[in-house]
Amino acid sequence: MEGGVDYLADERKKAEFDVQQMKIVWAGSHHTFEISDRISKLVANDPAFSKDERTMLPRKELFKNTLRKASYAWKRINDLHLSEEEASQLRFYVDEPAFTDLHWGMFIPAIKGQGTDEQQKKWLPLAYKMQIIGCYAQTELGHGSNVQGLETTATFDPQTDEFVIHSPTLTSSKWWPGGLGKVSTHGVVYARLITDGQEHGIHGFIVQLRRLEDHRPLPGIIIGDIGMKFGNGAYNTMDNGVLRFDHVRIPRDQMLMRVSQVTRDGKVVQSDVPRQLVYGTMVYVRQTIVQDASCALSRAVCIATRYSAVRRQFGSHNGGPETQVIDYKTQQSRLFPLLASAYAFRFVGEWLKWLYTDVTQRLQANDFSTLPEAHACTAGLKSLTTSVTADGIEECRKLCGGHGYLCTSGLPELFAVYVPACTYEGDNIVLMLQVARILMKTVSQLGSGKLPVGTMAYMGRIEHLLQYRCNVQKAEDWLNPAIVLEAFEARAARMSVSCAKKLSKFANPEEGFAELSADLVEAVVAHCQLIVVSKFIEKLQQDIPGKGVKQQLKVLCGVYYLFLLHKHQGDFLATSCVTPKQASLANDQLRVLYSQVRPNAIALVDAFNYTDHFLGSILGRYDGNVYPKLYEAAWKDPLNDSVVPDGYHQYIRPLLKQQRSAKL
Ligand SMILES: CC/C=C\C/C=C\C/C=C\C/C=C\C/C=C\C/C=C\C=C\C(=O)SCCNC(=O)CCNC(=O)[C@H](O)C(C)(C)COP(=O)(O)OP(=O)(O)OC[C@H]1O[C@@H](n2cnc3c(N)ncnc32)[C@H](O)[C@@H]1OP(=O)(O)O
Ligand SMILES: Cc1cc2nc3c(=O)[nH]c(=O)nc-3n(C[C@H](O)[C@H](O)[C@H](O)COP(=O)(O)OP(=O)(O)OC[C@H]3O[C@@H](n4cnc5c(N)ncnc54)[C@H](O)[C@@H]3O)c2cc1C
Repeated sequence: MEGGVDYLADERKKAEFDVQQMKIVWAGSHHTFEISDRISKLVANDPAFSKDERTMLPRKELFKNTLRKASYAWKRINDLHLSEEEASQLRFYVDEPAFTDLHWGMFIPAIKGQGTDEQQKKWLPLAYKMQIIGCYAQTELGHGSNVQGLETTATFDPQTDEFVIHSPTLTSSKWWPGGLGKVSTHGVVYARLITDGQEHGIHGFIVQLRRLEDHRPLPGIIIGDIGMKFGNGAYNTMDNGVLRFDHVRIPRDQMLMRVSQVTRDGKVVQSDVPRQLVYGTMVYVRQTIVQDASCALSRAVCIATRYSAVRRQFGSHNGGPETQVIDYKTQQSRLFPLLASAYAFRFVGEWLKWLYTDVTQRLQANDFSTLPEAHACTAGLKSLTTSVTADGIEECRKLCGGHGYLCTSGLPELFAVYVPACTYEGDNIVLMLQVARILMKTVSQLGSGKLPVGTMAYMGRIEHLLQYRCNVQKAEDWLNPAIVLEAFEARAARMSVSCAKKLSKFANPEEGFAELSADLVEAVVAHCQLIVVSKFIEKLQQDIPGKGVKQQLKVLCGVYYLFLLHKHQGDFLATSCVTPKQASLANDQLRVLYSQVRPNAIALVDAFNYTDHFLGSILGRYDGNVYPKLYEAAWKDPLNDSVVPDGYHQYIRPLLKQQRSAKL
């Protein structure tokens, strides 16, 4: 803090809860708090990880700088003997998308999830030591969402006991894989398996792409970067790549063979593992993306909240200070639901991590029963949380007025880095439609004796939910979690049943599904919001120590669900889950909750425990010393290196001269 002055000190004094305890709730445990606190400071205090000028660097310099940081991070990880958890925290706080994200986040998980024990034994030690660097090469120029439509082929040659990997068309070029463009030595490449002239669906293959000696592409491989992406700096630190194969040969044992095996004589043997496990890496990453959503959203909210307390506009009385913009009800009604959503996504992410760990343990014991639930939850929640977060970051930019548009606010880069999360790992609409299929299947099986399980279990009470009438009579009734849960369950169930009824009128169900897809997506949103609300409420049933901490979380939970109720009141009214009077009472209660958040707002964002380095925002500085730092930063812009700009003599002077002579 400059000169030790904390411009937000008065705000911090207003807090009605134990911030230190809230930091632990946010981190998930004492253990994770300790690690994230220590590692974030380690990164922040190391000048080698400085983020200055990232948005101004030309692509080549930017990329080289990322390579430098990634290699230095790896050195620190080894020198300090960091655990896997600490190393992943270090990469997170370095906060620069890099090839290492795909190496650790997709290449290694793909081998772990789809490789046999033998394959894991061979490849994982090399990958763990970064003696090879890998990417996840699935998407092609012509096909991304439709994985079954991929065109790359892997044809078994029984003569040589090899697969021949080939890109038969331009559209079969691999296109997008991160880390592929300039760095990866290997990739898990997804291709159509062909043996003896027969097609056997999409499978993953470990393919070496570059020579380990000099990094040149192996024969038959064309490889490069796909070009600049949205925003300055941002995701351009990543070498998303293009890759073509011209009959590239790999040994048979480089097909990932946990799901199916190809024998020496070219027979395809299915193991008892479901074929959907080929999609397992995506399930894993979607789960991590839900956790990341709370990080990205909380970061934007932290910046907007601190700045809203610093910024003053209008309302000065007798020459006194103007009103802090955070005190405007409109500002609160835009900001506080995002603050509440950040907490909500944190808790649903925590739960999803648990679900995924549980599914993984079951898969290891050959119990595949919970795989559809894992697919539905990761697909639906990935879509919901990334869409809200991307929109939320943009809303935070607007909440910061003009200064939010400056790169030094940190918000433009955060938005540019974050927004592809709505597309990668499955386009959000495509994933919602996957959940819609599962919802419709669940509804169609009601009454068959097969009880819905997991997050669909509420559908088992369909008779009750179809008859449900909300009995809220006064605004405070909306603070009762049981009432809220039933209202959200009834809305989701009724929207699904309504879609199912409409679907049943179509002779061809696929035609019906396509025709009703927009309605189906709305039903899925209602279902996913119910999951988030219910996991927030479950969190509050736990023992949460610390003065006032649980109370603050109750307030945030109320803000989260009442805001949703208000925003989607059309759904609640159309399905007769609430009356117009009850919807209006919900909004009254929401306003009361906003005023309870207000004194705690700064402390609630302090609880994220973000360093100024990680936030990368002058508007979000911990000390609130915004104006002098904005002023200082402006002078660092290269345009201000000279008082008279380059180009003056060439372009400005002749222009001015011409104007003068025209006047004369
Ligand atoms: C300044 C800096 C600032 C800030 C930084 C801040 C934040 C950063 C934030 C976040 C970063 C975090 C992470 C980054 C991570 C990654 C980004 C980088 C990489 C991205 C990589 C990729 O995108 S990889 C490619 C991903 N591709 C996809 O997701 C494709 C989507 N398509 C599909 O999944 C499938 O094709 C489909 C599911 C849509 C359809 O498949 P199909 O086979 O046709 O299936 P169906 O016939 O419909 O269904 C068959 C049955 O299978 C079931 N199913 C489908 N999928 C799955 C599955 N995954 N698991 C289990 N089961 C599945 C389906 O339900 C059907 O079941 P039935 O019972 O009905 O038969
Ligand atoms: C930053 C970034 C990083 C990436 N990293 C990787 C990587 O490391 N490895 C990798 O393999 N891939 C990667 N990808 C690719 C990514 O996974 C795909 O772009 C993504 O799966 C979406 O597929 P698509 O591009 O084919 O979109 P499309 O499917 O072409 O989507 C275009 C539009 O069509 C709509 N649409 C498509 N199908 C349907 C349907 N059935 N019903 C209704 N609407 C539909 C979509 O909603 C969307 O509006 C990355 C992408 C990005 C942007």
